[in-house]
Amino acid sequence: MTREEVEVESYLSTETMMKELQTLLKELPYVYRLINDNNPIITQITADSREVKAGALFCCVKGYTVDGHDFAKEAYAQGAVALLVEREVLDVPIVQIKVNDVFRVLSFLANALYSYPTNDMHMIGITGTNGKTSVTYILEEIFKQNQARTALIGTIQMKIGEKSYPIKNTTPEPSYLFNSFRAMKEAGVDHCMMEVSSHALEEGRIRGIDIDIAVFTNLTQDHLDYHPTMTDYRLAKERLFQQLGNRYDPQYPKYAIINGDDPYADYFIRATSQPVVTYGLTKTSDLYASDIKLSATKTQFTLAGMVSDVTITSRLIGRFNVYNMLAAAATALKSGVPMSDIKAALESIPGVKGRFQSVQTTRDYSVIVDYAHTPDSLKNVLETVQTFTKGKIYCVVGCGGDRDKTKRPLMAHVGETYSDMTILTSDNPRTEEPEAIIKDMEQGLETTDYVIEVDRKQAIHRAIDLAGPDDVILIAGKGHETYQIIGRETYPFDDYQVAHDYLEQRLGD
Ligand SMILES: CC(=O)N[C@H]1[C@@H](OP(=O)(O)OP(=O)(O)OC[C@H]2O[C@@H](n3ccc(=O)[nH]c3=O)[C@H](O)[C@@H]2O)O[C@H](CO)[C@@H](O)[C@@H]1O[C@H](C)C(=O)N[C@@H](C)C(=O)N[C@H](CCC(=O)O)C(=O)O
Ligand SMILES: Nc1ncnc2c1ncn2[C@@H]1O[C@H](COP(=O)(O)OP(=O)(O)OP(=O)(O)O)[C@@H](O)[C@H]1O
Ligand SMILES: N[C@H](CCC[C@H](N)C(=O)O)C(=O)O
Ligand SMILES: [Mg+2]
Repeated sequence: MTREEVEVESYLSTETMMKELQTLLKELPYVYRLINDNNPIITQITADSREVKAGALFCCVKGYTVDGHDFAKEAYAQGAVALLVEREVLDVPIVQIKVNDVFRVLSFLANALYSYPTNDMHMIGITGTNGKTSVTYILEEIFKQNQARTALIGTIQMKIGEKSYPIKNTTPEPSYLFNSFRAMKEAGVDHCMMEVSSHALEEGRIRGIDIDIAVFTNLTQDHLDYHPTMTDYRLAKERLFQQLGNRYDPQYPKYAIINGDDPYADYFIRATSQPVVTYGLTKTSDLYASDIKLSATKTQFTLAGMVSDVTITSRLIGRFNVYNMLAAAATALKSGVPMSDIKAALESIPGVKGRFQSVQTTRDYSVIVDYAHTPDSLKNVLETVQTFTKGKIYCVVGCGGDRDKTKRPLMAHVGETYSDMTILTSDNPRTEEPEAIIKDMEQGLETTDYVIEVDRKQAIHRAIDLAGPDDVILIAGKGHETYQIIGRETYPFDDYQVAHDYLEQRLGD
């Protein structure tokens, strides 16, 4: 089952929340009108009729594809005792709370039902085009080193302590989110790191979360299928920094941690009223890295600025990972973690699944699986590969269907510019024709010296066949994913496994 198709079977918290509707409404700072006035006990808040249990307040959300109001009857049949609506639903004889914006009120009520679970947790929200998942994992390692009880939410999974739960979106919708925060509190979690996608910010999925530290990694092109322009994309991301609020609390200050080297840094600095800490590769940033030494197996640099100089040797590869480590280190420092714990964690973290992950092989060339699925991340990763490759670089790359079309030629162009041979293939074509996606990619190519292999497995095999001593193969775009979506079907597929199995088979030859 895929991340996109995953059924999050039941909500994580099993504690029965019980609040009278009137109690919840008393806290609601929005204008509403009651239809079929009544005061049932609410035990669940959900916007998905398929999740409804007895005692639910079902929130009717107008989505991009369907209108939740059309599922109100189904929710009632399953035991919903109240509805949150934007228009009256006829023939459903339960109390209906009519408001102007269901989504906004839904996150407020979910927060109230679960007794504001994030107010006394250290909440870190990370946004940016690339690096969010990586930074959450680095932070998890640091806080664990500091004996904290951690949870993380993001692209790969929801993790509470050592337990892993499947996740549908990088940043889930509010009823699931607040229930999960409740589950975290039940598990004694005190530090939660969450990726905050621009979609989530645009759709208000994180409203009501008491974010303590907001982190900005970088902003480059992606998701222009969803956000009309780069400005809209940036403005969505800026909302995380506005959510830090205006009140300065000297005892528990909130912070914005910002990549000072990013061309958009000033926008994010101006978006917040809270103290800002910048990080980067020059002395102009509050925390900076110098003396960077990159290799295929380790990265070394000196952390300086707001701390006394300390040398870090990490297994996270590439200059972009220096940025990720800086973001995590600045966040941890402002969370009160001593430098000794930060150093220990940066030096012990083995890597993040599907991010610059080396396929274990005894061959004299190497295969790297990486989640680069934007022009900038592909460029960064290929530049990193260039720094240590003695032979040729083979880049296996495709682009996702039903996603930003304008990044396709750019990614192909990056492939041809920074590698010796680009093998264009399929990523998750979804409902688009795989060949048509590849045609879009070809528009960005200047030479004719490339290979097309629509079948991703064959493309990986082809790259391995072509590679010789000292060469490096980069398989980009799908990283940790264990599936491929073709049409509306999902098939098992794992870049790492495909490469590994073929290498094993060849070794056996
Ligand atoms: C474009 C987008 O953001 N879509 C999200 C949106 O879907 P939608 O508006 O189409 O929802 P819909 O299907 O019309 O349903 C409307 C309402 O009816 C309800 N419903 C629907 C069917 C039913 O039988 N019963 C029922 O009650 C739904 O639960 C929903 O509340 O609301 C859904 C429920 O919250 C999300 O799962 C869905 O994410 C889809 C799966 C998606 O692909 N989103 C991607 C683009 C996304 O959000 N990606 C970012 C990461 C991007 C990145 O940085 O890489 C992410 O945070 O994951
Ligand atoms: N700081 C960075 N700057 C540029 N590229 C990066 C950075 N960190 C990671 N990358 C590249 O981006 C890819 C995705 O990294 P990661 O999963 O951490 O990002 P993300 O922001 O969580 O992505 P998504 O939006 O898909 O959730 C990596 O595989 C790597 O190629
Ligand atoms: N969160 C991103 C992931 C893209 C990963 C890539 N493999 C693809 O399917 O396009 C998205 O949904 O746009
Ligand atoms: Mg991510």
